Amino acid sequence: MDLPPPPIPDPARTSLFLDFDGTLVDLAATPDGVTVSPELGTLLRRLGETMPGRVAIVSGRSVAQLDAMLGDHLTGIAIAGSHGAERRTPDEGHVQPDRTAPLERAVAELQPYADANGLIFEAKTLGATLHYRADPSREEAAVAMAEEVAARHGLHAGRGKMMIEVRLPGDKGSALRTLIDSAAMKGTEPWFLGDDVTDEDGFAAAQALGGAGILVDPPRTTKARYRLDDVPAVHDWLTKIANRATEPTA
Ligand SMILES: O=P(O)(O)OC[C@H]1O[C@H](O[C@H]2O[C@H](CO)[C@@H](O)[C@H](O)[C@H]2O)[C@H](O)[C@@H](O)[C@@H]1O
Repeated sequence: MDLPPPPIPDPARTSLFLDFDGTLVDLAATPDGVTVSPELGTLLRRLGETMPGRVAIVSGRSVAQLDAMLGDHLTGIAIAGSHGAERRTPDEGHVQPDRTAPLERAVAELQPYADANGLIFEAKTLGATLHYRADPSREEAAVAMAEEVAARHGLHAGRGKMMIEVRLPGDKGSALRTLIDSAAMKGTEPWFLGDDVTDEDGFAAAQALGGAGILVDPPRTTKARYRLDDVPAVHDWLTKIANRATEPTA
């Protein structure tokens, strides 16, 4: 059964948790291939201004990657990067664990494997990703390799769309539960938007705290309560929230 589209929540009582790839920007063939349109930049700046401290990007990307792609558009917006293993908030600044020796050893094994097997290797602050979007027949072997390396080095292996990552632990539900305690978000309803399996923890956490999860994908089994078709539908919904936030009160 399909899920209904989400209503427009009251921006004064809501915090927004936004996945990046597949939710704010369309998926691309390569990690570096995504496009941040000027319209998305303007929308994020409006949300940061009208809901100060109550908008967060919660992504598998690192904070450094999001900074490189979004730059000044992130003013007033909190970030949970690396699937929640690092965060940057107005309250705390940038909280980030150190890279560990096991992580360095795992990365040193994964990069040559990717190069030798036609995979895109993505180096990240707190992990590394093997991408098989260009050749999905590589999936089974890449997943087996990454899971074995992660287990041997005591790291986390996590799957996403056409990729597997080896990284320090973190999940988007824990990230939401930490961010919602910030001064600006405390007492608000968390709404979490995402397209991938890693977003399911965010949907569950949002709903357990009285908010909602919104799947951005075709209908599938999900913990989310609402669904939007695609990235343009997300931009449209967020624009309506920003408009509501600037409506004169009666
Ligand atoms: O949590 P997210 O913000 O959705 O980040 C999850 C991963 O997104 C990126 O990979 C995905 O997008 C790529 C570009 O569109 C695409 O080529 C790939 O197939 C997708 O899995 C990113 O590269 C990863 O580091 C993120 O963990």
